[in-house]
Amino acid sequence: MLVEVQSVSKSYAAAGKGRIETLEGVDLQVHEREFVCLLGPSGCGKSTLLKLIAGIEQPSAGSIRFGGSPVRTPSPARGVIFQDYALFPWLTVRDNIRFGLRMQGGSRQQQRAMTEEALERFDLQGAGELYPNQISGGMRQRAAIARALCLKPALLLMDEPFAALDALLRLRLQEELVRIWQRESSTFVCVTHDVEEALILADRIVILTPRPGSIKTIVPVELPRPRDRASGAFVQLRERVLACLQEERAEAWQA
Ligand SMILES: Nc1ncnc2c1ncn2[C@@H]1O[C@H](COP(=O)(O)OP(=O)(O)OP(=O)(O)O)[C@@H](O)[C@H]1O
Repeated sequence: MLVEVQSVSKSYAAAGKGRIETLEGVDLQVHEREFVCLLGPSGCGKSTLLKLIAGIEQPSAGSIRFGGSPVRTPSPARGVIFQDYALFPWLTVRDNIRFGLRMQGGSRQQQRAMTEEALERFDLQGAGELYPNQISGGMRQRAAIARALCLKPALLLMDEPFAALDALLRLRLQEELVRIWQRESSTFVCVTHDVEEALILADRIVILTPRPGSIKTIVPVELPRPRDRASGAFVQLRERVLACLQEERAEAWQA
């Protein structure tokens, strides 16, 4: 087991309102080489759960283990990509990738070779000397993924990585992300609020309830990859996941 989230709750202090319960009693296990998507209504605590697994935040109750050890701080073994690309705007694409490698140590020659390899592997050869604002959104996101993955993290955590992209590019990058995950034999956990995106990407979709978020259900997606959005099985599963989310919304409105 790579990640074990046990009875995790998280609350935040809210000005004048005591505390906001964000997550309550979350139990989740992520297996090595799995692709898991966290899906749920806005504000249910998806990003919070991701930050807890990353070690950026600490749970108010419960525990999180990674590779058997408690998670207390961020670690290069757990890469994180947020939706705003996580690239330094003042560095070129090549220097952005090299920055992470420099933090990790190793000889200059090694760093240079790994940077060039990452540029090639992620189809960014022509973009090495360009700054993030000089390349397209899709390339920026590929560069962010390249930067995170060249550190060889055992786990890659992504928070709505394609939210800022147009619909067509989003579809292309979803498929590319699946190929990257297959090629890198890594473990990916991705937050999304897009049901189709979760169905294209995930081995399992973890559906959270509205705040305070807890796990409503986990839907295994046992469809062959690359997935066909028009297939009967895909459409059926999409209906099932949507129905589950709508049920949640109806309950939240009645409450
Ligand atoms: N650092 C913080 N301090 C106070 N409250 C916070 C903090 N981080 C998150 N929250 C609150 O916790 C709740 C859950 O936030 P979170 O961003 O985890 O949800 P989410 O499911 O990712 O939402 P979305 O889909 O809209 O991005 C929200 O009500 C948010 O205001």
